[in-house]
Amino acid sequence: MTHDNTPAVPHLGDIPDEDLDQALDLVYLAFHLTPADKTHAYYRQLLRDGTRIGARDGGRLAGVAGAHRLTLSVPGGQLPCAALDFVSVAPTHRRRGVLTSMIGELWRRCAADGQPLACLWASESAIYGRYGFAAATETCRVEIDSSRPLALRIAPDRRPLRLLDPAEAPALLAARYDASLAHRAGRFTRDEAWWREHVLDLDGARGGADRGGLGPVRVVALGADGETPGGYAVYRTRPANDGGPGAVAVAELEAESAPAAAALWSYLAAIDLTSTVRIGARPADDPLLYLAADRDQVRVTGQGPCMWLRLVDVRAALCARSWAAPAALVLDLRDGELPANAGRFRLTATPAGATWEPTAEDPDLSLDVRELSAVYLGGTPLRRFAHAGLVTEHTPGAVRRLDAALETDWLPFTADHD
Ligand SMILES: CC(=O)SCCNC(=O)CCNC(=O)[C@H](O)C(C)(C)COP(=O)(O)OP(=O)(O)OC[C@H]1O[C@@H](n2cnc3c(N)ncnc32)[C@H](O)[C@@H]1OP(=O)(O)O
Repeated sequence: MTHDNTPAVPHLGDIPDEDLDQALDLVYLAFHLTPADKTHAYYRQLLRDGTRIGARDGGRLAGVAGAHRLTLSVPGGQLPCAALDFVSVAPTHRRRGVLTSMIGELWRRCAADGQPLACLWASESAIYGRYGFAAATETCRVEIDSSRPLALRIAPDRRPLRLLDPAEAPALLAARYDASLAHRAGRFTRDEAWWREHVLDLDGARGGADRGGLGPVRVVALGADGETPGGYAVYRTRPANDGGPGAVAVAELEAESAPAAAALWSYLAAIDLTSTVRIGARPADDPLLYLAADRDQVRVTGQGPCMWLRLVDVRAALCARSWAAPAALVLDLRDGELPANAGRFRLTATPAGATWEPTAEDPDLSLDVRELSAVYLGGTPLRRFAHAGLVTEHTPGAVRRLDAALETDWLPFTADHD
């Protein structure tokens, strides 16, 4: 440990309403932010509505952590999840264990609130692994060269496309988004406020219209008025200027089928006076990448970790997900943070469900909760960690059997990040 001689700040507690502005001042200090009034109001509401943890030194806040109370799709179901956010420690108090003590408090709150999972988006990848978090979903940045017609290998859905009033979009799009939760793990359920503020940024509190010279949010849906859209896209456009060509920036696209997706991508790539379509976050198995007749026209311009996940209550998490194949294995699990998770357990998984019981039997596999968190949603297979020397296979074939049980048809993915 490289902490100062000064003792750690031990006074952990709630952040009452009257200290929300002080807490956010600390967040702005730590993140070097100067938000507009409406953005401050948006953050204030987000912090107020979730779990709020403060670390005090002599009455003043020296550390802040918030956690949104969300519901995350997992393979075959949904689970409550604490989405950690606003994590900030005063520059005068850094590296004294303030974050570590706030994370300890988060585990207590998760247990009290019945949240078997915690997740976050990491500002720096080096921070959260020590607490058992691991990157559980990957995201790709994709760019379509739309200076020429988008060439696709399948025929698009021929139903009509219509532009929606963004204010009415949440009610019309929710059913299509909700349907995606059943096959894509790693997605959050959304209420009306989340749609309005977080996805559509209707009040501009997240800086939507001002970001990179982009115009107002647009929503296009596939299918006739009165029917659940076969798909939709949320996007903004930017006119050509000295800085570059006209562009379409896609925030989200959901489709019920490959032809529905093809219709929406073709629409976005054909918007006049633009010659590029940029998509900030797509899953690595996005059908678009396979639909393109010319992969030079649809390029992955970046790829990296997206959501970090932590199994807080391993038993509850494992027993809530579905399993693609039967597996009966003894796992020796390390968890330096949450001892209730640690030890030898027999995992008995079948497509009908799973049990996780303590055992004295010899283990088939030894691993850390960090690796179990990484593979839980069906993203990275466990064998990658075994190849890296992070999982020990005592029984030949045990990694392959667990991978077969964890597998999902679709990679986990979420676009709900800042
Ligand atoms: C989900 C989110 O909100 S992500 C946002 C995280 N916040 C930020 O990036 C804002 C700016 N940074 C900060 O506020 C602080 O530096 C924090 C929150 C990252 C760390 O808070 P601290 O109280 O200094 O962390 P703490 O002292 O508990 O450190 C615990 C361990 O993490 C390590 N650590 C902390 N920050 C970092 C970092 N940025 N990179 C690498 N290691 C780090 C420490 O060295 C320490 O390791 P050790 O136990 O082996 O000595």
